[in-house]
Amino acid sequence: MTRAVLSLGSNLGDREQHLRGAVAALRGVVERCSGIYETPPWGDADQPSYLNAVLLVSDPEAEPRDWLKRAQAIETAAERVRDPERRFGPRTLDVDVITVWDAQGRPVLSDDPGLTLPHPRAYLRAFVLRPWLDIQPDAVLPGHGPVAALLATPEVAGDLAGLTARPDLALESSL
Ligand SMILES: Nc1ncnc2c1ncn2[C@@H]1O[C@H](COP(=O)(O)OP(=O)(O)OP(=O)(O)O)[C@@H](O)[C@H]1O
Ligand SMILES: Nc1nc2c(c(=O)[nH]1)N=C(CO)CN2
Repeated sequence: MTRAVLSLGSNLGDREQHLRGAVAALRGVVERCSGIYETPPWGDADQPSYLNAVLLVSDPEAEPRDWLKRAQAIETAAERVRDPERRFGPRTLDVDVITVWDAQGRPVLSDDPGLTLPHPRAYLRAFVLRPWLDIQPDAVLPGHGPVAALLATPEVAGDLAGLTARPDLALESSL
């Protein structure tokens, strides 16, 4: 039994449909969906803005690595193409595993480059942290502290101001 926080992002093609497709693919294991946010590109400025959201998922059968396998299968289904020249470049769909808890509710920690937990850049990303607060107002990013406090750090607070909630879009109806 594991629970996980997954982040979704899309900035190519039908962005909303890509996020909806991810939620539909995870039907049966999604506990909560955040709102959808319009977010400026992070890490590589020369690309369109993203739609981002976060999901809380749980599965009695899933091992931590199963969440990465599911995430990658969902990206592949969205015909994501990797550009080796642009690490943080545009994409139809990105599904990242932000954190995982074991059956006892303890965070799973890993420094394996194939699956690093928690996600090594999550603490810097307003586009992950802000939607996460929607679904877990007391969220804590293991090793980094409360998500609400991370959003107030200088590195993140500037980016937070650039996020726009998109209440006209919602993911629950994809479940
Ligand atoms: N927590 C994690 N979530 C997703 N991928 C991870 C994680 N930890 C390690 N990885 C590895 O990172 C590799 C690159 O993933 P990906 O192409 O999705 O990166 P990216 O989306 O471009 O960058 P970022 O991970 O910073 O969002 C994957 O092959 C995967 O094995
Ligand atoms: N706003 C935003 N920027 C990004 C995103 C994302 O999902 N949202 N994903 C990236 C992949 O590493 C790089 N930059």
